[in-house]
Amino acid sequence: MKELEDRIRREGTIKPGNVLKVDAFLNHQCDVALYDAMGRAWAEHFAGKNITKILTIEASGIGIACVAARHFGDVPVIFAKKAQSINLDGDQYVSTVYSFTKQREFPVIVSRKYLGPDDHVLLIDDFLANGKALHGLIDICEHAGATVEGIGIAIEKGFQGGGDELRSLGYDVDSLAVVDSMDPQNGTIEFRA
Ligand SMILES: O=P(O)(O)OC[C@H]1O[C@H](OP(=O)(O)OP(=O)(O)O)[C@H](O)[C@@H]1O
Ligand SMILES: O=c1[nH]c(=O)c2nc[nH]c2[nH]1
Repeated sequence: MKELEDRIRREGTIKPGNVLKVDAFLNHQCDVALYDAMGRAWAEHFAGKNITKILTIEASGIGIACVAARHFGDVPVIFAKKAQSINLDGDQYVSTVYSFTKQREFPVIVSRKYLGPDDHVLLIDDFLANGKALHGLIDICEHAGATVEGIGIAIEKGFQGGGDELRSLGYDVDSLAVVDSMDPQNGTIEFRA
């Protein structure tokens, strides 16, 4: 998606440790018009699929998934929680993910009442790097007996391999910008054609 690639080129910065900082528009300050264009792009890609729920993971996926839902008939958006809370009750699906930016493991929790075997799920997230977050969400869907219809990602860092691994497992991964390489020395970013 050219608009997203242009924003990354203009406003993204490269940090040590393979971190692309895009918090000016994607995952701290939020450009809602850009989110809307991203939702439209995923709706075109996944047209014809009967999506009943969108599933994401806190924190950065939430806003993006909610705006995307407007393009999928306002289906409910569930976000997996990364901590137990007195606000979580009843039976839960639980998995574990290693957080890329926080560099530690978190539980991933979804209440059983919001996901079940009749659901056809679109997974949405802001970043795909090593694929840990998505494997946690896929695990939750497997526990629930739900069908993963596809995966919509804003920025995939292709050189970290998580996206291609998921594609090789048969998942339909639609990443709107795939970074093939980024050089922290001179600030250059190459996108997959
Ligand atoms: O493919 P992966 O290697 O799993 O990396 C991608 C994940 O990393 C980030 O989550 P993180 O927990 O780092 O931050 P967040 O709380 O801002 O969502 C991002 O939001 C994705 O969920
Ligand atoms: O802001 C972010 N930049 C990244 O490079 C990244 N990788 C996973 N999650 C990420 N979040």
